[in-house]
Amino acid sequence: MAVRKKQELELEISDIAFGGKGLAKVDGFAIFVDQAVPSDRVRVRITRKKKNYAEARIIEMIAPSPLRIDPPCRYSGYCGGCKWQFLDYDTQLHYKQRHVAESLEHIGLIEGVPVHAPVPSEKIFGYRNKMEFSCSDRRWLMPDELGREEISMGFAIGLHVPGTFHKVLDTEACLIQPELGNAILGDVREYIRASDRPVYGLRTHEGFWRFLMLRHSVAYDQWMVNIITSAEDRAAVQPLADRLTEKYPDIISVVNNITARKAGIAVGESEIRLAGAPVIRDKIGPYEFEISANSFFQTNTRGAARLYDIVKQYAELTGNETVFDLYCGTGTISICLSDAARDVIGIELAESSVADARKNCERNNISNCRFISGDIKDCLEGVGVTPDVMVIDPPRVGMHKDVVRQVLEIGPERIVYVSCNPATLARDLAMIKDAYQVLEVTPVDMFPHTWHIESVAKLRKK
Ligand SMILES: C[S@@+](CC[C@H](N)C(=O)[O-])C[C@H]1O[C@@H](n2cnc3c(N)ncnc32)[C@H](O)[C@@H]1O
Repeated sequence: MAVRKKQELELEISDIAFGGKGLAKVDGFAIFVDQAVPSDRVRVRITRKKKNYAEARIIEMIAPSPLRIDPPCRYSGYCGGCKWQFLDYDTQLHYKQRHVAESLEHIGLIEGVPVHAPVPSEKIFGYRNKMEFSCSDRRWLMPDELGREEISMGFAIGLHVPGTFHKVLDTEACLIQPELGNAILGDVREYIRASDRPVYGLRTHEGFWRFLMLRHSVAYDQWMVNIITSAEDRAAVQPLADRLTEKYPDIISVVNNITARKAGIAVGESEIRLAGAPVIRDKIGPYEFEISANSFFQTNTRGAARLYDIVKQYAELTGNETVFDLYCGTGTISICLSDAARDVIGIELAESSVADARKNCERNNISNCRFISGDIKDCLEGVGVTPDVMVIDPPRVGMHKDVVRQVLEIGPERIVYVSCNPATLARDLAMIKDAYQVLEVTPVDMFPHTWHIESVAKLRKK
């Protein structure tokens, strides 16, 4: 049967594909269905038709899968934050593990590698230490909000509808941040709505209030509030900072980032401190890290500790090794390995992260880590030291092929590859598998209710 765009079909979902979409086959032709799970019986409309596959969205749920649960969040299915809340957590982990294993087999053509059950997130709600809520002059209405006259369409502060830049829900509460974050969000909403300065229009690029970013320190249960505006106007933002710090003693930092850029990124070209400290501090294991509004820090603090424990275990350090930490960010892995290695050399592109890494070493009295700022493909060969172990934690796109070549030339005894993308993990391991045996892989779940999964692979030189 030929599948056409806009066609309506009744389907039985047989599997979950990469990206978290349900998969159904019609005479062998693949149809990816948004928000569907295996064993759902659904009526769908085809939204996109390509040569080898089509995409569809559900227009009627005929018989829901027994895998479905009632999601605790009212925005589930509409909010881009969590796409899998309607699957119970064990099922999410099952599909994440399978996805890593299948990527290795199908993309990397690497067979027989044990892929362990994922290390679960200690908390599956309230786990995110950083949230970004967008302001908008257009509110995206939930089905139960349609037609209610008391609801103003011209204001929203919240999370985006999946894959959109301009559709913002007026999110009352987000369950993946700690509870106090929702109280703060409520106060900020009330203040902005009553303010005489307009919210930012995501299409017009006019307006003042742009984003609210909240950061939480797990170790000290303290908060940073970062208000992002399109212009500097202290009189408009200071009363909000005063009100928040007076009401919530756990808010120890309020800053105002100012950005005139059109891009929807909550990073300012300048920053004003409105109340308290310019940073918050958090801990991973015994180490303390200073986090400013724009620093990179893993968003699931407890998950990061588990991830780094596995990195340390796979590195098999005895105290005599030189370790390279490639793509080291703010040096968190280097620092967590520092007590078990002779020395650690981190390489990172973002200069501000390297500066943070150096400060974090000082803060923790660590003297055996050093950091090089630059593009790894340009500076790896020039380090002039041969490492015993390389930890490689690249961004989603994986390693540049010049980096792969240099890693093979340097040839450390052991490699620990940390990845947030099973597809590029498999591709990169395939490029080094003639020289390195992949011994085992442990997925670590840092992002419950999403299909994202981190993995740590242990490799030994053949
Ligand atoms: C997944 S993060 C790793 C962060 C760190 N290992 C951690 O656990 O916090 C990837 C890092 O690679 C850096 N990066 C991206 N491309 C790079 C390149 N070509 N050379 C060096 N660093 C790069 C990014 O700035 C980012 O900090």
